[in-house]
Amino acid sequence: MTETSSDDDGDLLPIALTAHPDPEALARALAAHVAEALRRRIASDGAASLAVSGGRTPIRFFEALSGAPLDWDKITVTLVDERWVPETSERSNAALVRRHLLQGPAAAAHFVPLYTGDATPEDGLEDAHAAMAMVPRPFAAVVLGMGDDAHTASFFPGAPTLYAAIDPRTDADLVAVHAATAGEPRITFTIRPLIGADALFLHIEGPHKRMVLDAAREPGDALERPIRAILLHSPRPLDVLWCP
Ligand SMILES: O=C(O)[C@H](O)[C@@H](O)[C@H](O)[C@H](O)COP(=O)(O)O
Repeated sequence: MTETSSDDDGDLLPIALTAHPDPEALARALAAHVAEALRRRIASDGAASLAVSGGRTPIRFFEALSGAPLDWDKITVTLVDERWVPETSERSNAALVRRHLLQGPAAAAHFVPLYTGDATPEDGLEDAHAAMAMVPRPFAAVVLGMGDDAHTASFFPGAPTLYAAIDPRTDADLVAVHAATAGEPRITFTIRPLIGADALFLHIEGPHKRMVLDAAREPGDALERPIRAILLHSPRPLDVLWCP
């Protein structure tokens, strides 16, 4: 059972929210939507790309998607953002994707990581941009997560590069991020390539994240609640998949 709502009343930024009974049903529904977006792009272009987030929430979704009957050898997977750590670190989003998504049928997908092995994300930017030039664009699907501080991707409040990251006029596809709350330096896609995806999803669980999202929909500063930048600039109301 899902409940769907889309409200654009008052000053609240609109979203298209689908509520699911539990994390497992949520993950399955998201996997079905993403698979559909990938199929559509493969049908028109012969290839498709998917950018996913790290963190804890996506694991069930990765496992649901990995078994989907797709032409995985025509699919390129990359990350929305990455912590600047090698894949041997348990903080590595690339390692998470390899462990939970690139398994079974999905093992045939191409994976293009953001981490380059350079000492800093600034040092790695040029090579990371070159690697991303191999990824078909626009993305067929982008799946975002959100933190309790309303960050999404690595758009962290207080990061000196946040303004550039959330400004759709920024030319660069990627920026380096340093923020006290981020744990380690990071690299992130900037907003324009993310909102340019054929299908853009926000995957969140629990009442607290729902409250954080609703607060970001109220008039306010996107530098303080960065998910607001996605809500503001997305060409369609953001597709939010949520469970209590
Ligand atoms: O690498 C990362 O940390 C992310 O891509 C980040 O934006 C994540 O999506 C949120 O922090 C939510 O993380 P959780 O799912 O762990 O709550």
